[in-house]
Amino acid sequence: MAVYTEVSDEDVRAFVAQYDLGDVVSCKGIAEGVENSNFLLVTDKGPYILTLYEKRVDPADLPFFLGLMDHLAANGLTCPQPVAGTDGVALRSLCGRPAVIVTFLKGMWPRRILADHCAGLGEGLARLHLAGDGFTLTRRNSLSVGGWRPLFEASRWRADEVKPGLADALAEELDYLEAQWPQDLPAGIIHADLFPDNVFFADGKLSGLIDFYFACNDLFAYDVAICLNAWCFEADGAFNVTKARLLLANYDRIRPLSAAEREALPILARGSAIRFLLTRLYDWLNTPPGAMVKRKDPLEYLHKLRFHQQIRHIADYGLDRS
Ligand SMILES: Nc1ncnc2c1ncn2[C@@H]1O[C@H](COP(=O)(O)OP(=O)(O)O)[C@@H](O)[C@H]1O
Ligand SMILES: N[C@@H](CCOP(=O)(O)O)C(=O)O
Repeated sequence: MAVYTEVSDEDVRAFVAQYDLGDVVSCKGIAEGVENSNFLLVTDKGPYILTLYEKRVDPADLPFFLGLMDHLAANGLTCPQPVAGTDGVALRSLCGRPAVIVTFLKGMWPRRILADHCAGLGEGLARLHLAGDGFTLTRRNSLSVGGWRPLFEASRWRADEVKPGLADALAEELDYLEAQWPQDLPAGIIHADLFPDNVFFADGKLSGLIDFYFACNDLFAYDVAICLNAWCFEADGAFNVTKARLLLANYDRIRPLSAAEREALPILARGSAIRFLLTRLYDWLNTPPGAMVKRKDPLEYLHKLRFHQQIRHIADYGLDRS
């Protein structure tokens, strides 16, 4: 459930009156999501998404996120677009929170991931990377290698409550990643959280991408590694090399991966695994009992980390060296 801030009917009506959207027909909280409060807002002009940004989003980053969605849409990517009020302003305030209305995307995210979804994802991710070219604002990735140590330290003393030995295993992995992390790979705008719940499909084809609130400037191949982890493991923990091959081949068809990017994939996948392991671990240990958010299992990502630690050849991801 992700509605952290309740909004009254009167507040919604007064808010929507600042736009050229007609009257409010309905406004319902959306149960999915983790970070922000989202509402399906229907007005005389159709459906929209009303988002109130919660505590993990830094208001200073909002011009980057909103500008990026405009930039990507202008460059051919289907993604939500911020709607401006009659005064030309998109970013406003509602119930004490920064708030925007964005356009509604058709489609559904896949509850059961098929190999074809991974093919569509690979192409969509590459198109996103190309569409980000020329965006003038920048945002550092606070959840890349430099951000993992402080995140780890915040949970270290309680990590073994989740699994005995976890703190030592994470400390060892961090030492390795900090020493070996690649620096000189192609970089640009990445999504950084392109999990299945952020990718919409309609009639079997990718129809749009949402949730750009972790987007930043970082290595393109790191975004590929995040998708490998999020899309190519089965519920029983098995790595599905067919899905990986389709993801990588369809990415490569649109934006060819260099030999250096291919070689770096195992370490990037390890980094991606520790990144999601650490945020999940923090949430696991710090979400108050009874909070209306479904906690995600950190150990799912320990399993993925272990898998990538064993990779010796990129062919194990279904990919050639060049
Ligand atoms: N532009 C949109 N069009 C259609 N549905 C959306 C849109 N944005 C969000 N949603 C719905 O809201 C849910 C949560 O949105 P998301 O951005 O992932 O939230 P959070 O940032 O809190 O994780 C999505 O799974 C989707 O169902
Ligand atoms: N994808 C992250 C959590 C962030 O959730 P989202 O709803 O904002 O995509 C994870 O799985 O840990």
